[in-house]
Amino acid sequence: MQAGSGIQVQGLSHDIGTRRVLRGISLDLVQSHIGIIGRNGSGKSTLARLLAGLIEPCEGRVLIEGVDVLKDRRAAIATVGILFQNPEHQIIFPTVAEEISFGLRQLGRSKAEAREETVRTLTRFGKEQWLDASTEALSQGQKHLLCIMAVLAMGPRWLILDEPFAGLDIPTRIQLSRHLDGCGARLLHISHEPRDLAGYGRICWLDKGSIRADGGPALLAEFEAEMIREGGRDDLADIAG
Ligand SMILES: Nc1ncnc2c1ncn2[C@@H]1O[C@H](COP(=O)(O)OP(=O)(O)OP(=O)(O)O)[C@@H](O)[C@H]1O
Repeated sequence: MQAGSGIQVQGLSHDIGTRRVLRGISLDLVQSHIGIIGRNGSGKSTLARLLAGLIEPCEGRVLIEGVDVLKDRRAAIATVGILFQNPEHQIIFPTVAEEISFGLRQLGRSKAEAREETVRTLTRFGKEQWLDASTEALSQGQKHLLCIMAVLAMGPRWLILDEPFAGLDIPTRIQLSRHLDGCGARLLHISHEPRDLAGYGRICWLDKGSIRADGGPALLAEFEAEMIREGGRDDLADIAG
């Protein structure tokens, strides 16, 4: 692994209002499939946004392939893509072509180049008939696929996945996983669901804003056992933090 490759998280802390939601996170991530697991409210989505450079941390920084994701936005959008849990939060344009072209234009492609790359991307996924389709008319699973295509069209080396399969049925989940596994980007997948991270080589367990454990796939069973123990209690205080 060459210097400056992978994801370096250096002393990351973040407050929302007066509350510290992430504290002192440092990670050196170089595997091709990295899972961040944690229960509701542990800070996963906040971490995903910080990793993608969408919000500024109160302390620390994130480097991806040597790019400071906050300071060098142009390089960051060429290096890392993010997929959110809810495609409605990602899709902003009325047609599929506009949605996919937008990111390419942000990378500096001309209108014609962006259109060509959009067609190429749709063809790669067997969806060339979607070019001028209305984004509103797509089903939930189709909207997820559109978000995946829009992000992958930009050729990122890393993809950050913030629970992208929540609420999807099993066939859709399997189909989308296949697209992601074969996309060529390294995956950092954030989830509360151990089965989403099956086969991932590195697992980091986020608990109340800190890394509680960091290791291999065996951590998933440990996490699940702990979640079942916590579910056996009647106290829901942890849900609200
Ligand atoms: N806009 C906000 N205002 C106030 N508190 C917030 C806000 N966004 C997040 N929080 C709090 O920050 C903490 C971390 O939230 P975050 O969404 O990052 O957790 P999460 O692990 O992704 O949760 P979930 O699995 O439920 O989506 C939670 O306690 C949450 O209540």
